[in-house]
Amino acid sequence: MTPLVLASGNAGKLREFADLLAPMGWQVHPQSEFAVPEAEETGLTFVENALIKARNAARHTGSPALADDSGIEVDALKGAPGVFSARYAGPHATDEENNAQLLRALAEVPEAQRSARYWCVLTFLRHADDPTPVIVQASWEGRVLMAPEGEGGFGYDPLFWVPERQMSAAALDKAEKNKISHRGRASALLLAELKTRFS
Ligand SMILES: O=P(O)(O)OP(=O)(O)OP(=O)(O)OC[C@H]1O[C@@H](n2cnc3c(O)ncnc32)[C@H](O)[C@@H]1O
Ligand SMILES: [Mg+2]
Repeated sequence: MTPLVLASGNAGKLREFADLLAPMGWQVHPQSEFAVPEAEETGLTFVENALIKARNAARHTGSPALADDSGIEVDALKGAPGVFSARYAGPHATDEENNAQLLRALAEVPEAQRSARYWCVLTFLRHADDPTPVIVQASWEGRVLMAPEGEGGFGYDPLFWVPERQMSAAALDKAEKNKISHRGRASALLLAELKTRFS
């Protein structure tokens, strides 16, 4: 069976994909197993960065690759941090530092104006020079909390209020998050598209 390389170094994403991609029936391997060097995310859009990451992994392994570029878009910050979500507090920022930075940026913003959404773009390349990649995207609406809540998830989840469940994304159990999240919905679109195109 051809292995599929998952072009991500984010442990939280990799945990979620282990469940989300199970129905695909492929052997999925994180790029760390092949010592793929990290790609420089120079794009100004999630789509560009996801393509850069998938292409980099496919090039280094000779296998099909899947990448996820994602982030949080906050209306009161004119869409920031957006594609810079992982680097909001600096080039090697931790989740905690990024969360603290987001709370500082929104310090004067009242609850009603803290609307935000996660975005997830997934790109699948059969090989590094694939001219027709599969590209899907999905979002997840919510609001930025005033303080962190919940122990699960990763990244901005402790600050992301999920109105449809009345709790933070970090308080959701992982199956529930995968059902309704940006990554969960993008993965469902990806699986459907892969089925249409390649089976
Ligand atoms: O590029 P890779 O290696 O996949 O790992 P990364 O962490 O750098 O990933 P991105 O460049 O796509 O940046 C995504 C940012 O958005 C955050 N993010 C994305 N999806 C999230 C989710 O489901 N929950 C919480 N934060 C999320 C995440 O913590 C990062 O700060
Ligand atoms: Mg990244």
